[in-house]
Amino acid sequence: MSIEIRGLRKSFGSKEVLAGVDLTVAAGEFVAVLGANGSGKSTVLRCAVGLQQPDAGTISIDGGAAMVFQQIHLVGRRTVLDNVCSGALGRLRLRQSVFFPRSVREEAMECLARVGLADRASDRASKLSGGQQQRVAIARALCQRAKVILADEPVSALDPSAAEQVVSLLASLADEGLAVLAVLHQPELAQRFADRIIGLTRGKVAFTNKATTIDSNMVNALYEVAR
Ligand SMILES: Nc1ncnc2c1ncn2[C@@H]1O[C@H](COP(=O)(O)OP(=O)(O)OP(=O)(O)O)[C@@H](O)[C@H]1O
Repeated sequence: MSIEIRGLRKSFGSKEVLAGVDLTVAAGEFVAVLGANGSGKSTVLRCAVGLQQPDAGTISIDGGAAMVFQQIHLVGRRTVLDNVCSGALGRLRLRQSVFFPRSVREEAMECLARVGLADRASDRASKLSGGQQQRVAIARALCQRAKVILADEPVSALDPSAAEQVVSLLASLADEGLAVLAVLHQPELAQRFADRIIGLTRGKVAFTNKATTIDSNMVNALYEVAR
C-alpha cells in the first residue's frame, strides 16, 4: 500500500473529529473521499502529511506525499516553470534555488507536460486561469517526486469544466502509478473518475466501495447526516 492509515483518532478539545479511521490507497489507485462539512475529511489529509498531530493511530506513506489545496499557492509574478521548479526545493542546496539548475528545469518541464501545460512554461503564473493554476500546483507536486498525491478539495473553486479537467488529470496520474487521495465535494466527478470512494460521516468511514457500485442513496445519506 502507498498509504495505510489505521485507527486514526483526533479530537479538538471535547469534540471528537476522527473516531478511528482506517483507509488505504494502493499505487495506481485514485480514491475520493466524500462527506458532509465537518465530517473530518481535511483532518484525515492534514494528519497524513503531518500538518496535524493525531491523538492515536498509525499512518504509513510509501515514497513521500505532496499535498494540493483548494487555495492555490503559486507565486503569481514568477513563471509557471519556476513555480514547478520550487517543488524540487526540498532536495536543493539553498544557493541553487535562486537559479534552478538545468536538470531541475528539465524535470519541471516534464512535469508540466504531464499536466498538459508545457506551452505555458514561460508565462507569469498569475496569467493562467484557476484550473490551469491548479494543474501547475499538481505539476509542482510531481516535481517533489512524491509517489502519493493528497488533494484537499482541489476543484471546489473551479468552474465545472476546469473541475472535470483537474479530476480527470488526477485519475490519469493514478493510471501512471501514483497513489491519489482526493477530498471532493462533487460526488458525480468522484463517481466518474475515482476507482474507489470512501464515505465519511462524523469521523467514521461509512463505506469504502468501488466507485461503480456507489448509488445516489449512499451519497445522499452522507449529506443528510449533517442536516
Ligand atoms: N484546528 C482546529 N481547531 C478546532 N477545531 C477544528 C480544527 N480543525 C478542524 N476543526 C473542526 O473539526 C471538524 C472537522 O473539520 P474538517 O476540516 O476535517 O472537516 P471537513 O470534512 O474537511 O469539512 P469541510 O467539508 O467543511 O472542509 C469541524 O467541526 C472543524 O470545525
